[in-house]
Amino acid sequence: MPRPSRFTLLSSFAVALRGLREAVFEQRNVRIQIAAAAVVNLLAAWLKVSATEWLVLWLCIALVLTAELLNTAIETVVDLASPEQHELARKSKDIAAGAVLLVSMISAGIGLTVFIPPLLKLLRSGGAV
Ligand SMILES: Nc1ncnc2c1ncn2[C@@H]1O[C@H](COP(=O)(O)OP(=O)(O)OP(=O)(O)O)[C@@H](O)[C@H]1O
Repeated sequence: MPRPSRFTLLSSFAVALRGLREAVFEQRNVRIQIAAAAVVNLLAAWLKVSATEWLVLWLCIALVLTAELLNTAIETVVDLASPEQHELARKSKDIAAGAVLLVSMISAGIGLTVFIPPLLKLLRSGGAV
């Protein structure tokens, strides 16, 4: 029989927020990605991208941040399970880091595809957005 959870809905929300806060304070890469997301939002607002482009950009931001958080969670569990050097620990961390790299590169490509045409238009028009 499944054990009843000792967490209420509210406390589940609170522990999830605690996890987010710890990731932001303890992981430099998470802070870098939040800064990059802020730049993307400012650029999108300045270039007045379409609603569809906003949705795609937010989806990319969500995917990159989610991948980074999962990578952090995997690293933490690996450090718990294998504080000593181990080939499987290395493999697990490398694959998790690879996932972040993959989604970051695809997102960068999408960002360039969205931003380059309006930036070129801006340059040709002499600065008027
Ligand atoms: N226990 C281990 N056994 C073998 N190799 C390891 C181990 N821990 C880490 N490594 C190797 O070192 C790399 C970096 O691991 P580390 O835990 O320092 O991640 P990190 O550099 O903090 O990652 P991030 O920058 O995403 O936070 C891993 O990708 C892996 O190749």
